[in-house]
Amino acid sequence: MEYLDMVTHANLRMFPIAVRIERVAKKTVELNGLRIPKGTVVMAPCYVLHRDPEYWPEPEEFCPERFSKENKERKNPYVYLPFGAGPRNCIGKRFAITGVKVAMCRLLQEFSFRICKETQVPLKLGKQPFLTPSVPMVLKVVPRTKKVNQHQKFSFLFYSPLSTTMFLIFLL
Ligand code: HEM
Repeated sequence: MEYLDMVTHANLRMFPIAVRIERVAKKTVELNGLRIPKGTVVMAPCYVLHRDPEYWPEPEEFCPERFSKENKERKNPYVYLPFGAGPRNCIGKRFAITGVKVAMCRLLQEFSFRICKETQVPLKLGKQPFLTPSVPMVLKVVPRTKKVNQHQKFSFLFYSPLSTTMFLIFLL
């Protein structure tokens, strides 16, 4: 479960559903010489922060070890924001992570997932406000045991980690 947790976070680093989060300045402040007037919408670019080589060496590499217990403790919490930060962060964070892990365990017990000729490689991202693939992600699903032989291939018509989480939870 520890490694699955690391994989889930590595995935959310590379593909954060919310590519940015926003806040409204409650009062006028000055930060590093920059005056931010009251009422200004300030945006934190999660996607960009998650791929900043200053914080994530070789940012295009999918590397779960970045989220090992030791490495996680050394990280600046404000450069990894898949669930936002502060008092208005995602209320469903733990529920979502647990749901994804339970769903992955159940699916991987029964099936292997492989790329096939319909799989878009490399993956291209869409332009929607929430991060999505540009086309539905198609994978070949191979049963691990002979007794399960249906749905050899299906399309991931899910367009966001949130809808995927909810779908998988209902599926189980
Ligand atoms: C992988 C799945 C999910 C991701 C990546 C995600 C991500 C986020 C992000 C980035 C925010 C904005 C946080 C901020 O501005 O600091 C948010 C807010 C929120 N999320 Fe999620 N979320 C997920 C699943 C869920 C689930 C399953 C629920 C409910 C059961 C949920 C409920 C909420 C609510 C209510 C807010 C607004 C919180 C507030 O404004 O105080 N989320 N989520």
